[in-house]
Amino acid sequence: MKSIEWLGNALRILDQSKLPVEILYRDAVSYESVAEAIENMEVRGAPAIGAAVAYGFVLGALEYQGDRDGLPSFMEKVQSRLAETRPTAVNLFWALRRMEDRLRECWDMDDLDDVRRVLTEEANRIAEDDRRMNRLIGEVGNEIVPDKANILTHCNAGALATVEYGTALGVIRSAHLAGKMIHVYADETRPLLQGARLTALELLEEKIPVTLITDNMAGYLMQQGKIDLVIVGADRIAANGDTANKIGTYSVAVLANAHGIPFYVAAPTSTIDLKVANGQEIPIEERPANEVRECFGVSVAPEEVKVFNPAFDVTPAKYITGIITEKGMVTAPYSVNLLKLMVRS
Ligand SMILES: CSC[C@H]1O[C@H](OP(=O)(O)O)[C@H](O)[C@@H]1O
Repeated sequence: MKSIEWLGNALRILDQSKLPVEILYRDAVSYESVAEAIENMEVRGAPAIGAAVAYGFVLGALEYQGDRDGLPSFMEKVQSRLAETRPTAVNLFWALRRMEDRLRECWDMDDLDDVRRVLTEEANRIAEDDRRMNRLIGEVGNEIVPDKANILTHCNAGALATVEYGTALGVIRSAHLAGKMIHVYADETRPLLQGARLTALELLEEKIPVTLITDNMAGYLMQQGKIDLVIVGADRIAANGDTANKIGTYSVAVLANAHGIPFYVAAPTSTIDLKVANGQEIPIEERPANEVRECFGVSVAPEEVKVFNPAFDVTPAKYITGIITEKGMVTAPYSVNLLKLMVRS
């Protein structure tokens, strides 16, 4: 299953908010439609969001009907709309910056179609870079996965969260393909159940042994000695290694640390944000209350109850054993080693 697919003049989106009950694709032909798909989490996952906004930017340029001089101000409107969709995943802003840089380099191009071609090529490169990075993350991460390992993962950092293959699930795929007899415990990941709905689906589809658990079972499994390592994805990694990821990741990290279990983050370098010194500076998205009060439209709480619904939390670097990237694995001291990694070609 692909999260998104570029059709040349539209972005085909697999509506993940309907999975696994319904496999529903829709073809977005406007930047507004892509923006809404991100806000509604039809497309979600940091790298997938990055690629989606890149193609949303291209759709904006395709929609533009004015003369060449008016394009820059129109594209500023497109950029602002896409940038306001979700605040935490840095890949969104990393991709937008690449598209804006490309647009600026087209300043001397008179033909709008030439500009559109250049922007499309850049969006395709962003998507291809993600495919390449995820495979490399899988290779690097496979080195730390023992044969017969029981791996806990949280949320969905799989093919559905990226353009292809996944990050945390990319490591799991690579270990499985290397013939290791691994087994995965997938946290269901309340409130939107990305683990139950998406991770379980991906792993079952590839016959990777998986057991679904509720989030509050992770500690018990660790206490019973059933977890050998934890691998999760990331939405933004600060310069000191503090990592924002799906809500509940911090709790898993603290529990893993308490039980002496290695805790790994798998992410492309497009998720590392050296401009953010530490986790306190990472914006945490708060989402609608009904995502907690309801489950697939069924009320699970009184409609008048007050709700707090942060979509992410931050795991301090001290709980992270290693950060697995396409350029290699980074360990503490992260402030030094992340900087070295980012300047490495
Ligand atoms: C490979 S990054 C996946 C990352 O994104 C998820 O968040 P969301 O489903 O809200 O987009 C979650 O934090 C995953 O770890």
